[in-house]
Amino acid sequence: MTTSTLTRPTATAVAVRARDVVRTYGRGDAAVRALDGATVSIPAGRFTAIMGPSGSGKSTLMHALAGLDSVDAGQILLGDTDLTSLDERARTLLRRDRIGFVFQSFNLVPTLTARENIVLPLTLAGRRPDPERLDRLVATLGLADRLRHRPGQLSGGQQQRVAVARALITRPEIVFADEPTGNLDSQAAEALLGFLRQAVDEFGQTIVMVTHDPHAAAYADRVVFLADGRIDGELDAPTVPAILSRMARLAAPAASGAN
Ligand SMILES: Nc1ncnc2c1ncn2[C@@H]1O[C@H](COP(=O)(O)OP(=O)(O)OP(=O)(O)O)[C@@H](O)[C@H]1O
Repeated sequence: MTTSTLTRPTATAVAVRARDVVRTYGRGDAAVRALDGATVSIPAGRFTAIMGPSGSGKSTLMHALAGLDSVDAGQILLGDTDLTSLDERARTLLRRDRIGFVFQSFNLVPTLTARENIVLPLTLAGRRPDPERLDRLVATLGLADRLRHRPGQLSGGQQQRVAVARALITRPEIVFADEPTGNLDSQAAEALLGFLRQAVDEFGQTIVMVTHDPHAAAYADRVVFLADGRIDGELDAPTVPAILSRMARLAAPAASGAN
């Protein structure tokens, strides 16, 4: 037994699942079926990447799984909670209490210091940070000497690490990251992906990341591929060559024979 208070969920536990989810944008001739019967299970305590061609529905799926958007049909289950049965206000509370987010554009509050940004989700919920958790996150992310700085005084990589600390501070059931390395140079991107990996391995965090980048996806335990609004396969223990080969097949389905 370790002294850690964090227990790793069993491999079979599911953090969130989508069942036959349909999401259509627009109406009539202009209607786009962004999700067309998407069914997927995201395991708890693992790092899952979502990939697929542009327009395949990755962002729409992530927004649906995170309760950021409603769906037209199907079910989204976060643990035992059916998000599709909740109204907007209940979904907002659920996001605040149970979900963390990291966006490509960092989304930090420019007038607050790094520390204030990190603890903001707790402040908004009227809670105080657990000092041990805060110290550990700040040390792990290399932000100890940047806590009094405002976002404008930080590099892109540092800003995104603040955003990761903010996403993790509440011990959310699941963290959704939408192209988190999209605005970072390759060195800062590698560092950030290393921290996400560490959050899964050391904190038992569940992370779902949408990305276009096979190198980023290779940090995940599993890649889920989307094509035309449906799940088109999964890859465990992904490597860059294996991801590239799957993506090439998704991009040119008519040219590839079966298998
Ligand atoms: N608000 C919207 N109104 C109309 N159509 C939309 C809207 N959002 C997305 N779509 C359409 O739904 C489909 C799926 O979009 P989505 O953004 O989920 O794809 P994606 O895989 O994340 O794409 P990308 O990799 O280019 O970001 C696309 O055809 C897109 O044009």
